[in-house]
Amino acid sequence: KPTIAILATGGTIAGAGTSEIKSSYSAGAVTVDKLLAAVPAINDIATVKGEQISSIGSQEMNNKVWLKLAKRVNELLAQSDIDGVVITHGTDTMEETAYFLDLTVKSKKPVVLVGAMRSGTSMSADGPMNLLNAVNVATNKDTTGKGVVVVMNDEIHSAREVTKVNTSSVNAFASPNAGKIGTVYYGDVKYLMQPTRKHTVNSEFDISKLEDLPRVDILFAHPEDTDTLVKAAVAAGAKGIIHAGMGNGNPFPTTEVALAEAVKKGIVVARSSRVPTGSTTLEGEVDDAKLGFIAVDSLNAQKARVLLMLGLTKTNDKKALQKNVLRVLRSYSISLGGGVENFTCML
Ligand SMILES: NC(=O)C[C@H](N)C(=O)O
Repeated sequence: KPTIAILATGGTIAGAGTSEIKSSYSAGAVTVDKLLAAVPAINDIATVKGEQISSIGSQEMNNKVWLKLAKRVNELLAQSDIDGVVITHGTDTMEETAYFLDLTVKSKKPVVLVGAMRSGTSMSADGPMNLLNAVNVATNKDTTGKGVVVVMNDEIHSAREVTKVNTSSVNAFASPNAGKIGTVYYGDVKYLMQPTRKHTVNSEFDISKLEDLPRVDILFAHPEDTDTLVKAAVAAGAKGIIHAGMGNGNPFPTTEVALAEAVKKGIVVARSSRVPTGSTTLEGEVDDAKLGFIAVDSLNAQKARVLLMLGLTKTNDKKALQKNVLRVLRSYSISLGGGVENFTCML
């Protein structure tokens, strides 16, 4: 039997409430041992070793837990007696943690994130089946080399593409630009597609010595937007700003001026979109070359933030920051293949 490390971080999958027919509960209330004890069928397919990393709702996710988790996953996967890792996680920020690990884990072994939309004390709780499915995905040889994956509601999604698309339904995850990469039905794993973007062993980010990550803020565009939040981000010491613009990443004119000012101060401004599908491309209606902005391809704003935070760890030289980060991010897209070579953008 393969050996799978189960790292628990909290979330609704570890949540408990007082009524099985009410929506209120506390996230992260149940320990990893109790989570595993609720699904004894797991022991038929794997030897599992549980570890508690944190006990938080994933809306509390932060740099400290991300770094602790990534370092521990790297440590475990370097051991010859560990075949894969399953991470139980809240669903609110699961996509960001999955992408962070996709860019920082240095192993081809399976890394699977799993959560639940109904707490363990709820009627028809989805956590136990999701967990059983996640362990099956982690023990499946076809998961090797696919990068970090998310298992929810009988579906397997790649970390770069997956996003939360529903606030309350058990069918809360989708990969709007690419589709799910596989299915897992009562533990039966079937892959449909292979992720092609850079991930895990091919990613060049090294977090092994990091204690924190650079600050990157997300600003959400709208008609009558002002320069206030851009100025607040600059004053708060943001090293990067992700602008979730209208349409193809368009800022309101006042905001565009403020963002261009921020670039002059050495802050990296990346244009994303508030639109849930499609890519934000360079040189649409915005003169990126003149204003010094970069564009994030098909990453949503929250994932672009993760990538820019990691991109900014590549240099400490404030003056060279913009130039170097642009170079780092450009080198990513150039080596991607798959028709995106000409973008000057992030992967
Ligand atoms: N379904 C969930 O897990 C939601 C919860 N707020 C969390 O992200 O931890």
